[in-house]
Amino acid sequence: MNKKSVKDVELKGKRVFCRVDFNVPMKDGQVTDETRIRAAIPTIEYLTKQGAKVILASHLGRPKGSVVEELRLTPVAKRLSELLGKDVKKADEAYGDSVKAMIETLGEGDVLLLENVRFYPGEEKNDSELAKAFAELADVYVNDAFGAAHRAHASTEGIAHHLPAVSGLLMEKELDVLGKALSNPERPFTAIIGGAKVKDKIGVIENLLEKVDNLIIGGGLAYTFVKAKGHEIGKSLLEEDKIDLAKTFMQKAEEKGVNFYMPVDAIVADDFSEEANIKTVAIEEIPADWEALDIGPKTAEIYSDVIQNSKLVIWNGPMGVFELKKFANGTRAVAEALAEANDTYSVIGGGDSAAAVEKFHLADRMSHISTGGGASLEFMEGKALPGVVALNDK
Ligand SMILES: Nc1ncnc2c1ncn2[C@@H]1O[C@H](COP(=O)(O)OP(=O)(O)O)[C@@H](O)[C@H]1O
Ligand SMILES: O=C(OP(=O)(O)O)[C@H](O)COP(=O)(O)O
Ligand SMILES: [Mg+2]
Repeated sequence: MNKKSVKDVELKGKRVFCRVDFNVPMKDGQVTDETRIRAAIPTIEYLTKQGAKVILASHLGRPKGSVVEELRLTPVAKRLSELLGKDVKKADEAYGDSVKAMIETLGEGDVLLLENVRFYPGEEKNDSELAKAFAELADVYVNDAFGAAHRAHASTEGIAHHLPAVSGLLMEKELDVLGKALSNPERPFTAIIGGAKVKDKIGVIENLLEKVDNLIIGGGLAYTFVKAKGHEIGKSLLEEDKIDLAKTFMQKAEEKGVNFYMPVDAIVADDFSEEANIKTVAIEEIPADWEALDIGPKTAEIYSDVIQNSKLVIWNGPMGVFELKKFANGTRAVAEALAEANDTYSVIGGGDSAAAVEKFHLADRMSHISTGGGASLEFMEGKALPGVVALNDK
């Protein structure tokens, strides 16, 4: 990588603003998957061992610029403290005088976690005043938040223009591993895209069609395509204004000779809950008042076959609402197919996809688990990641 890293700067006694991606799955105030916290530890420990005063910043969820009590980072600070085996201080804000006062008390090797940076409207707008307010807290900026590197926000991009700005060890490793897998991809090369961030992720398909041999669509993303085919999708997830785009992509896949797979059956539910009534239906037969919350067994079998016959698979986004037992089978089947495909290089990306693979105890059977979902997709498309571009060149 042509960007400076933590290894290229003097850190002793320095206040270091380190952006991490602690956007972890939570339930009832508890962290339910700590993959992203563990992934940031090498950088945090490197900084503390060098004698830096470590100021960590992250977003959690999408509070849209105001304080949402359930999205405070307090439970994350607690878990991080246990994993690091040392006290982690927690601020209730992300900048300003109260935070500066806390930073004054930090000794070399101490760690402070700031409050959710998305509690401030300036964060996602990449507001330069907020970026300066973050920069005032520190002497050096480190970006280790690969999972948020596709966002040009105040704490991922703006701040880098006001301080010496370098990458963390996770950021460096992610770019290196993904770069190697994609530079000369082994074929057949398959991308699997699912999950719930339809608006964010549907756009990547255009560029992916130039690169992959097989494109598999699942999860909440699938139903905009099912709708584009002219079928009823009931209450399933839909991005109304992306239907035409979905049609274009299906046409383009055909022109390019890319095999395009979408669900042939689905598990539908009359409620988004574990208590829901469910049934398996053909994809053309989703009942009007029901919601498709997982791919069906026939789809899972087809997808597993494609995986078995691929040499490189990049997977981002669960096939269904795997957090609920009734809707976990599709995601589990895909994860198992990847685990069993010994000749296949498998890259799983995304906070929730990584959590799913961890939940099924299959994480160590994957070639690489990336902390970035949207970020790894944009990287794979060949897009520059703003959080990386803003760092200092070597
Ligand atoms: N059919 C579906 N309907 C609604 N939500 C879904 C569906 N399939 C998957 N999901 C949800 O998608 C979420 C993850 O989406 P996303 O954040 O895009 O993935 P990742 O974090 O892996 O990048 C999960 O919480 C899961 O419950
Ligand atoms: O969880 C994340 O992405 P992912 O769901 O694609 O893995 C990142 O933290 C980015 O979050 P955002 O999509 O709300 O900007
Ligand atoms: Mg996610």
